[in-house]
Amino acid sequence: MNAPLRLGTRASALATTQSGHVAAMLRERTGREVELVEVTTRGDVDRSPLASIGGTGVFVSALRDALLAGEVDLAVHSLKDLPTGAAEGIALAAVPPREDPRDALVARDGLTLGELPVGSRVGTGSPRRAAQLAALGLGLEITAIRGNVGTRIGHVEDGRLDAVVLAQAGLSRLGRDGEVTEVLDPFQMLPAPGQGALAVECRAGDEDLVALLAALDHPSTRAAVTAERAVLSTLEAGCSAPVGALAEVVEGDDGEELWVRAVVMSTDGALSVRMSATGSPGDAHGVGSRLGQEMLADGAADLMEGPQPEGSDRVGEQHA
Ligand SMILES: NCc1[nH]cc(CCC(=O)O)c1CC(=O)O
Repeated sequence: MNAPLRLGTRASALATTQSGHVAAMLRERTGREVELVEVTTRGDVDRSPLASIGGTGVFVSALRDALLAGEVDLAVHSLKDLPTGAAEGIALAAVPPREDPRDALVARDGLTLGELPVGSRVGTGSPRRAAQLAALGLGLEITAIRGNVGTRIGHVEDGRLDAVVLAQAGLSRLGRDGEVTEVLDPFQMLPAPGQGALAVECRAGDEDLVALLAALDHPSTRAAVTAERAVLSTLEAGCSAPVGALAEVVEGDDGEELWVRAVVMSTDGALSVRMSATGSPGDAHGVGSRLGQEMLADGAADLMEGPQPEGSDRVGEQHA
């Protein structure tokens, strides 16, 4: 009889929901018992801007420390929170099927973006979302916010904000997608690389577990997020502006094709470089990094990060 697998998770409602979902999949596909172990991270306790305590990486590194210390056997993260660099001794053992990767608007009175009057106050902590909202030219007043999903929706409920922008995936995992007033089309709002996907990590040396967790992997989701993260790491190496990227496996003339769209923007949304590429899902990393290189050559390298809204920090969804 095998001992139950210990699954490390952040304690937030979103994290425990995501982890519970992975635990259920694991029980179903492998017959193994799984127990959740809550790991408190500095990002959950400390309300100061995430930049000052190390970015979204603080959520991830506490779970990785617990893995390396042998306190847990596997850990579940929101994939978009994973830093792009490799982690010593850690394997990305599975990328389960992705939820809806798009961003969603939760606005007062059922309003859509286009219906929000000029001057409406829209909350987001993400430079990527702020820049893309500004680029729409709707005259919205974009306000920096932090906090969990419930807190952020609460700002609309209590009338302090007219709307907030959140990941659709988080809202549907929490059963709050009924509050979404518009799911934003990626033509207007490209999501963060990895948004809507989960990452299942374990110790790289734990070969039996690496093999077992492969049962949870979804190859086209893995290809998509691999391409998106390759765009991000290429752009991060060449500029500091916010990045959106979305890859999808689509049916092409010669079978499956990977279609990648990406944007990099000045923080005020005034300047952007937007490009797309297609390639083979088996070459996801190559497709994404070549796209990133092309974007750098096409001006992304000249996009400077402007002044940041109070309480926000750089790169992806550090605070979203
Ligand atoms: N930055 C926090 C974070 N990390 C993952 C999600 C949502 C779920 C996901 O994207 O998989 C969120 C909240 C949000 O952006 O609204």
